[in-house]
Amino acid sequence: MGIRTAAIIGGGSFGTVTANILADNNIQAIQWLRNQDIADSINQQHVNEQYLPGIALNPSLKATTAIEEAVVGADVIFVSVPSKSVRDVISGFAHLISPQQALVSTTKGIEPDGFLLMSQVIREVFPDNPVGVLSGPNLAKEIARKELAGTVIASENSDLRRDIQEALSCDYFRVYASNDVYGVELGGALKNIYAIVSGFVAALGMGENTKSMIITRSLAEMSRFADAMGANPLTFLGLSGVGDLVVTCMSPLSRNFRVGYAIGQGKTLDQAIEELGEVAEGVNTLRYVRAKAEDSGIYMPLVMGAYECLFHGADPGMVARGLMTGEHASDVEFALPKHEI
Ligand SMILES: NC(=O)c1ccc[n+]([C@@H]2O[C@H](COP(=O)([O-])OP(=O)(O)OC[C@H]3O[C@@H](n4cnc5c(N)ncnc54)[C@H](O)[C@@H]3O)[C@@H](O)[C@H]2O)c1
Ligand SMILES: O=P(O)(O)OC[C@H](O)CO
Repeated sequence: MGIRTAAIIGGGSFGTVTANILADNNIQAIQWLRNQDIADSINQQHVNEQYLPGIALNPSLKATTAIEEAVVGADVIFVSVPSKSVRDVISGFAHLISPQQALVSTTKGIEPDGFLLMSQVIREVFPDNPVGVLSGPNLAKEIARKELAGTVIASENSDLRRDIQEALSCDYFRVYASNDVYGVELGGALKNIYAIVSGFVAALGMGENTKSMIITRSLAEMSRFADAMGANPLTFLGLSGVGDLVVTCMSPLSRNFRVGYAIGQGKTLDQAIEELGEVAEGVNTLRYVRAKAEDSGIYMPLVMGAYECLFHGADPGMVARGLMTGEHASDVEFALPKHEI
């Protein structure tokens, strides 16, 4: 049937960029946000100066602070608020939604109670609706400049996968599909932790070999965690895994990288978060993954080291150095038969 109308929940950088692509693709897109001044400036000046300064938005994109104006009758609702607000925000409009309306999360985080990913939270609130996840190497500020990027739509619903591919694909944005919702979403949440570690390494002026080792061992650690959680670590070889890990670990545009960089420079976590002024999901994700790894006995030296630096003031240099003395692990352990490693 295709998507003709879309609501985008959240007025931040990724919500705005998603809404703008939809508007560019002639979909009637309405963005819901809380701040009336930002809504007015999207409607009148066609800019979101707080989150995407200097970017001209499509004039057909509308913004509203009235949730019913956005969600009632929308073919698809993109959820793009920070993970700690997702359940409250979606529960607030659940009474306005009918079962054929689809919901797609772009939020890369974890709800601590039950260790739920965002599509699982959405599924609890909307048990009868089509649900999907959009995740990939998607720095909003680059996409806003229409630099080429790819992403993944993951859903068990093949109609929704196809509809989202059609709705978001354009000459600067390519949408691949997956039916491994959990694997795609878990990769997007976990990589934020390792972007923080990569920020330490960059701030400390460590070498290119060190950076490469950190990224590759991050993938090994993420895969070990995925395996223990019953997920398929092979999904991490795609854009939502390796792709997003690499961009977030290498780019100063990444907020998680910037938090790590600030801590590597000797700032406190509070200072780093205050300077950022935007969400860095990896901070809370680190808390929850570290607790899960401890409870489940999963070997995650980078997570444990990063946790000590963020929350107990340990030396950020020791996270990379810790790899040199840690328990010996295999290189690509999830792909090898267990008896060989
Ligand atoms: N920015 C990116 O490059 C990017 C790319 C892909 C995915 N994401 C993910 O998208 C999610 C949102 O990120 P973002 O970059 O848009 O964040 P952001 O910090 O730019 O903006 C978050 C927005 O959510 C709003 N918000 C927060 N709590 C709210 C609440 N309770 N009710 C209503 N609005 C609320 C804020 O006011 C703000 O407008 C995150 O999980 C992030 O990991 C971001
Ligand atoms: O700015 P970050 O660190 O939240 O990363 C943004 C996106 O997740 C990159 O794909």
